[in-house]
Amino acid sequence: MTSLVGRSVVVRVPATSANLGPGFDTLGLALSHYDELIVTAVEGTGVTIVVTGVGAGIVATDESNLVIQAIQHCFTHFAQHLPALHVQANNIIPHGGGLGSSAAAIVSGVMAAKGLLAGIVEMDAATLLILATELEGHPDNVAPALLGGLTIAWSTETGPQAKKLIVHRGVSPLVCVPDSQVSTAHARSLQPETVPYADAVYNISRAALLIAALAQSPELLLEATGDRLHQDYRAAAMPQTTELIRMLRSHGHAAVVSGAGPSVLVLADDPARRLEAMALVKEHAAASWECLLLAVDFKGATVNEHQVEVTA
Ligand SMILES: Nc1ncnc2c1ncn2[C@@H]1O[C@H](COP(=O)(O)OP(=O)(O)OP(=O)(O)O)[C@@H](O)[C@H]1O
Ligand SMILES: N[C@@H](CCO)C(=O)O
Repeated sequence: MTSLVGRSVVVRVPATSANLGPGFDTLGLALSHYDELIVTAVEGTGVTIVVTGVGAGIVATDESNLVIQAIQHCFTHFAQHLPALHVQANNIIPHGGGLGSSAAAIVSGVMAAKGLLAGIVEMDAATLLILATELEGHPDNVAPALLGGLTIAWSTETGPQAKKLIVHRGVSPLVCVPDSQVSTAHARSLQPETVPYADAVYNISRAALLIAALAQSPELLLEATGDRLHQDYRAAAMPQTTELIRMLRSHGHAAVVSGAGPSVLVLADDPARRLEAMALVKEHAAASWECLLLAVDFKGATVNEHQVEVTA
């Protein structure tokens, strides 16, 4: 068996915003805001994890860490022995904020496994999506985190699939992050078992229109981001988010809950309109919001060999 000791990889994974209004559990967008991870196979046993930035002192630093679980999941899938690991995680994606932090952690682990096992096991794009979705539960964040751009994800009997699309260059995302969290598990518990037929039809029409708006007609974004399948059911868990979206939409801005919230995503149709939206947030919103002017990430997650520094 090939020893992995000494192999070291650096992984970069974008934040993602899922749902985009009508595309519940289906649409996702990769954003230029990245967690970075260095994973090194070392002598000995177990894992050591150093976290800086978001989650430092909070997330687990043993085998129960989500990144480690994802690496272990891949090694188990390919019947490979997991070596002792040293992990350095530098995080900026907020946790429980609706920007795909759990998907980023899982994709970080899956990409690290791909890099560590290079030349031993080849992990293609379809396999990466399957392994990551098995841990995340739904593919709408892991697909754009892996592929970049705008993704349409769907599930089949053989597993998740995704189609990547290029976004019109006028589309200018603004993300407003509050100083609060909503766990995805809690948000999902607020969803009803069934929805009215008319609401399903409403979302189908808006989701279809949203693909056209994001790819070629950004002027349709306000109309195309309407939703009746999830945001209202979850509103009580994030009243400030609901209020900010109502205010921005009343001024003509395509604002939606980012993922399971509580962050707000504004899909402006050009950079000037995005600044108008940010000014409204600063001037009128009751709560304090961190405003992130982001680009669409077109590359998705990357993994590269990490050159370990040798000291004399
Ligand atoms: N980099 C990380 N390292 C370890 N654990 C993480 C990391 N990022 C997220 N997590 C775990 O995932 C949890 C957040 O996941 P959750 O699905 O609730 O929200 P989210 O992914 O930030 O938002 P959304 O799914 O709505 O986009 C954190 O509380 C933490 O337990
Ligand atoms: N589609 C998911 C995204 C958050 O993980 C949800 O809204 O629950």
